[in-house]
Amino acid sequence: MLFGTEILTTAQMRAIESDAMASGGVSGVQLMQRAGAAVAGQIRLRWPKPGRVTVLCGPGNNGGDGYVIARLLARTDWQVRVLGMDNEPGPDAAEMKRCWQKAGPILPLTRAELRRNEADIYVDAIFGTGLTRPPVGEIAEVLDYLGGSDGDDGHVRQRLVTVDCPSGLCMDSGAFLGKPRQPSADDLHARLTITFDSPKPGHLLERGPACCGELVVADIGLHDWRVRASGPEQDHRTAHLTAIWPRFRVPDARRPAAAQGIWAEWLEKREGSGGHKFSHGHAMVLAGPPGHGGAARLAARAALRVGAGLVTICPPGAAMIEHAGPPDALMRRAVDDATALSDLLQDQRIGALCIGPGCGVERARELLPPLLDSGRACVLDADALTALAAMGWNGLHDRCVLTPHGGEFSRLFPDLAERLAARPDHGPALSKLDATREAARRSGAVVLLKGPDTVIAAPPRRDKPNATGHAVIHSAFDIPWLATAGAGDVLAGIIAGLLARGLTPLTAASLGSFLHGATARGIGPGLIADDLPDRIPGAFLDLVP
Ligand SMILES: NC(=O)C1=CN([C@@H]2O[C@H](COP(=O)(O)OP(=O)(O)OC[C@H]3O[C@@H](n4cnc5c(N)ncnc54)[C@H](OP(=O)(O)O)[C@@H]3O)[C@@H](O)[C@H]2O)[C@H](O)CC1
Ligand SMILES: [K+]
Repeated sequence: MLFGTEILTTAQMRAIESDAMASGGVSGVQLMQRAGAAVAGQIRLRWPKPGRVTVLCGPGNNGGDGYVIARLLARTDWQVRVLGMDNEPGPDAAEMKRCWQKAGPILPLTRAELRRNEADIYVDAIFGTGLTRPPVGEIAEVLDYLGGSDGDDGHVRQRLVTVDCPSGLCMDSGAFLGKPRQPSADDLHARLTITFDSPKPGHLLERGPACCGELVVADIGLHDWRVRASGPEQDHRTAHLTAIWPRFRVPDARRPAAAQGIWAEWLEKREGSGGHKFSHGHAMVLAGPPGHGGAARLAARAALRVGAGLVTICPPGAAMIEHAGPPDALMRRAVDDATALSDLLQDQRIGALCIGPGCGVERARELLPPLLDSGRACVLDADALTALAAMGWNGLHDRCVLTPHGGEFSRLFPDLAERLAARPDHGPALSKLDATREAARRSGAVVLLKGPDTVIAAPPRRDKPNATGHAVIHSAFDIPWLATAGAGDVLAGIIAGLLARGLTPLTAASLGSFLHGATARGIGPGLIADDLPDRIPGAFLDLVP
């Protein structure tokens, strides 16, 4: 499965870079020149009239990129000031530093020097993938100034271009090293970030999306080595990570494939399964006691809309009356207790279940054992997750999809949640991606941890228990209006519907998350959860290549 854009951890990026250089096909200096040229090109594209630029160069190769940028901008009539460090960087950056010194001086990288002359653009080339610890001393002061904590009302932010990432941001987690995980007024916010080859998890997680500004992914010619690194013999090194994020610019060749991949996967199931409604799957949504039916109905309606052939809502008999209204396509069947559910599940045509939305914790606790025993594909959401936290992992399997929000995740995996909330003091910091993957490994189920940076992780394959499972990040950072009551119930229903259609749990959860977001994008602010299911067909149509 690959839809969306591949993302690489910093370790994978470094490995691919070393492979490329070891092959003799490209040198470190060439890569640095291409990286610097990509950034200079983006600056000239956005600011066609040359002005004043201050380039801040750190101690390593990120700084090396900065010296290339300075040289290229100076050649095109920009007034360039370079602030750098008095150190001897690695050979590639050292060469680029020497090249710059033929064109201009290097002033000390201090806040006093930075403030001395105002610029139209500031280029942050201080730290990139090599950040290992929180910035301190003079560099921390420079970064604080760029972040706007100097009482300058954030004026620098609109003019800040960052190379690879805002310095101080851990590119594997999206957390700022040494700072609390919560947003802070002095976080470094860029207008534009240019990264190389592929996005990294930190661009999509936690503070990354807000602080990177617009993200451009520049091609620096590593494609062949990236592809080779994802071959089967390299499984241990590439952890199969995909991003679904409509906002970043990836090299054009990789974009259409993303949309087509999603559509093709949906259509393949539809066409491959024949014309009968049962061949498009039967999903069941277990509803709760009287007065709590709305959440389950939202889920059921969404399951119908994603193309499940049949959907049955199953409240206890006492609550049946409140499910009498539309949609008429929905079937109703009372399920009073665990025995009734076991009996019903004798029908092998029921392909997937959704339990949790409005179900009630006690009822979920009663119904979970027969549901899990049946081995059916299922979505466990809301009350079912609370029930699960008390029951443990027994019975979970790799056809289960758990869809916790942050609070439910901390009830299920308190130690992971605690580590995730802690201030990171070294890089790479534990990321939401790491935590979700670990949760999938422990539970043996697919885990979808909701948020503006939703992470979906599959457990390791049975034949490779020590390998890392595939994971997907779906960025919904641009649709804050999706955080509304009932939206999670719709998502659970979408995933159940896709599971009933026969999609694998990871694909159903990833595609479900994408469709949910795409539908919300099409509605806009003011959205309520009731709007979502009926707008799903429009989101599907947008996927048609
Ligand atoms: N992706 C690519 O193919 C290319 C990337 N390029 C650019 O290179 C950087 C990564 O360069 P690297 O030299 O590995 O790392 P940095 O420049 O980010 O950091 C430099 C060194 O700084 C030290 N360090 C780490 N944290 C701190 C800190 N808090 N304070 C002071 N110093 C710190 C660390 O060295 P230590 O030995 O001291 O730990 C770093 O090594 C990448 O981001 C791209 O911009 C290439 O130019 C092109 C190809
Ligand atoms: K940087």
